[in-house]
Formats: sequence, C-alpha cells, structure tokens
Amino acid sequence: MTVLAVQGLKKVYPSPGQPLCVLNNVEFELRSGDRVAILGPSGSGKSTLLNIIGGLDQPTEGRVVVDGQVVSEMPERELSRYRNRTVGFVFQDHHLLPQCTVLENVLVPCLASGSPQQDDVNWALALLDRVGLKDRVWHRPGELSGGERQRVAIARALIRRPALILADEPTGNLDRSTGEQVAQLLVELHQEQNNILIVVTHSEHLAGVIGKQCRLENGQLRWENV
Ligand SMILES: Nc1ncnc2c1ncn2[C@@H]1O[C@H](COP(=O)(O)OP(=O)(O)OP(=O)(O)O)[C@@H](O)[C@H]1O
Repeated sequence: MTVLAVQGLKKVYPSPGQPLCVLNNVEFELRSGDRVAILGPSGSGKSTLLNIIGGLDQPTEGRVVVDGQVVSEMPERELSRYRNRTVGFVFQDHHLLPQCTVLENVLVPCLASGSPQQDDVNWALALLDRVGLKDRVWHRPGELSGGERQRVAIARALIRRPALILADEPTGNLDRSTGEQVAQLLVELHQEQNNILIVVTHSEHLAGVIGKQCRLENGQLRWENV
C-alpha cells in the first residue's frame, strides 16, 4: 500500500511583474487504488503540480511525501530511483524513441539498472499484449497510429510496476473516440495494478471516464464528486 501525501504545497514562479503563485497551499492524500482527474484552465498549474509530485520540479514551500519519504529532500540518486521505479509518466507527446522498436521503447526504463532481464522482456510482452499491441512489437513508432503510440507509452509507464502513474493530458493529441479508448485502458490497468493514478486534463469528458475529479483554480484545489 502506497500513500501519497501532498502537504501545504506552494509554487511561485518569478516573473517580471508580480511573482506568479500557481499553487497555494495545495493539500491532499491518495492511496493505492485511488484515481483522480485534475481539471483546470490553461496555465492553472496542473502540469506544475504533476511535475512536483513526480520529482521533476521543486516546490517553493510544502512537501510531497510518498511512503514517509519527502520527495524534495531526496538526494539525487534516490530521486532518480524514485522517478524510475515509483513513478510512471504518461505525457501528451508520447516521447517514444523513433529509432527503437515498440518492445525496446517499453523496456527503456529498465536500462537504468543495466540491460533488461528476461523477466522484464516477458512483462513488456505481456503489457503490449494487454494494451492490444501484440502484433506491433517490432514496429517503430513512426509506423503506428497516434492511439497505438500512446498505448506503447502506457505500457512503458507500467514496466517497472510503479506505485504512482502520472498522466499529463494523455489523450490531448487523440480524437475523441481514440482518446476515450486510451482513457478506458488507463482506468482498467489502474484497477488491475492497484496503483495511484493521477490524470491531468482539460477535458471534462476524460475526467468523467477517470471518475473522481478535482479542479485547480487560482492556486487552490477544489474536490468535486467525493
Ligand atoms: N519555469 C517556469 N517559469 C515561469 N513561469 C512558469 C514556468 N513554468 C510554468 N510557468 C507558468 O506557470 C503557470 C502554470 O503552468 P502549468 O504548465 O503548470 O499550467 P497548466 O495548468 O498545466 O497549463 P496547460 O493546461 O495549458 O498545460 C503558467 O502561467 C506558466 O506560464
């Protein structure tokens, strides 16, 4: 069981006029099995919040605690391990390596601890089967549709069996029906893997597929259907 606690989180960006306060005392707690969509207008700080949780950005004040460990206080080595092992990222732009096959792309996170083991390859193949890409493992990203590329990115995010899945506009580049399939897949895999799933989106429709929702506005997080 993983517990994610976001405590008194504040993020202020310097700017030529007034400093820009995008997060102001954001607080919540999630546990394994929880999933939530974070909605909010463009520029409201959704990606900033996700990046701080994922250890890609530092808060100005407050902290993110995962299983008792404060992310912003982790030494660099531990932070890299946290990003690689505890967190699985899915971005709007899939960030797949164009020269690598689908299978190699899914295995990329395993390279952090040397070359992938047979167990990793077996799990990657099982995940690719699960996301409906069994027949595409030797393709390269350029030979896939947008929805297929995003499904590869989801398999890659799950390869280390992370406790936390952070998805930033995962369907942003997809048409509505493909986006809905990808969102449904995220939900199904979340239920199977019992991780914590946080999805940042503009889309009320996607948020509806995810379930529990909160809204980030003026630096504050407001929970909706809890
Ligand atoms: N490194 C930075 N330096 C200064 N300002 C920044 C920086 N990163 C983000 N911002 C500003 O902080 C605000 C929040 O940005 P963020 O990307 O978190 O918003 P968002 O809600 O994810 O937006 P969108 O939905 O458009 O992706 C924006 O106004 C942005 O311009």
